[in-house]
Amino acid sequence: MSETVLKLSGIQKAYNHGKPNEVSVLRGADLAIVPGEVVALVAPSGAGKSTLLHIAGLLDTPDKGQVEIAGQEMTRLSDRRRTLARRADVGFIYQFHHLLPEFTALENITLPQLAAGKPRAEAEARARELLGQVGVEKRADHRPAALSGGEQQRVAFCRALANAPRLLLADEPTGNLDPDTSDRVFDALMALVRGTGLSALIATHNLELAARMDRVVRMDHGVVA
Ligand SMILES: Nc1ncnc2c1ncn2[C@@H]1O[C@H](COP(=O)(O)OP(=O)(O)OP(=O)(O)O)[C@@H](O)[C@H]1O
Repeated sequence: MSETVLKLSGIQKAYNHGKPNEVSVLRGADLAIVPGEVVALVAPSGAGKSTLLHIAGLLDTPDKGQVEIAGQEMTRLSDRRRTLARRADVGFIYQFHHLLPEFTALENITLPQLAAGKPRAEAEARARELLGQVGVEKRADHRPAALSGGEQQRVAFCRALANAPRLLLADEPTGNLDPDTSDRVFDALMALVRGTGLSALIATHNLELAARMDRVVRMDHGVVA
């Protein structure tokens, strides 16, 4: 049994290697998140939050350093095994909802479960339960275009949690919403995360939201402080 859900050690990442425009974004970033812990990642624009989240979520690989999820070292896995680990272990939420426009809210949450091999009835029941938890069960049969911005994000949260990941990574999850909506949608996200005991790393510019998480970490000159 591992004591960390996510452990990043000595992560280095540069873009445009060897070119005049080379930019060294991460310079030995370390971060450990324990089960059930919700951590705010705060940094100025361009400091490398998205880069760190992509590496933590196995969407990108570091130039140096280790990424462990639930005690398993991921950087040396084949691309295929890393993709499987990502699908099983990690849920992502972005600033924009990225829901599939031609499918209903319910279908958007059901589809990733079907792809993971779950029977349809079970997948739909879980989708309805998640929609209920974030207060949009009455919108289950609406397509994303017929939902408000806050409702779209709530559905995106449900989709991210549909396959019960160990780790949730969120990049400015309420950054597109007006302040009032942002607060309420953030409450819904926290209730969902707390209800499942999930671990989360949530990048935000909003210091009030950050203060409501268990711990705040900051990025400065390519390291996490
Ligand atoms: N694919 C890429 N190629 C070249 N440079 C990149 C690439 N992706 C990011 N960068 C650069 O790396 C730095 C960090 O980018 P990143 O998106 O991780 O920052 P961020 O902290 O998430 O910023 P924001 O808060 O504005 O989203 C920036 O200077 C950016 O221009």
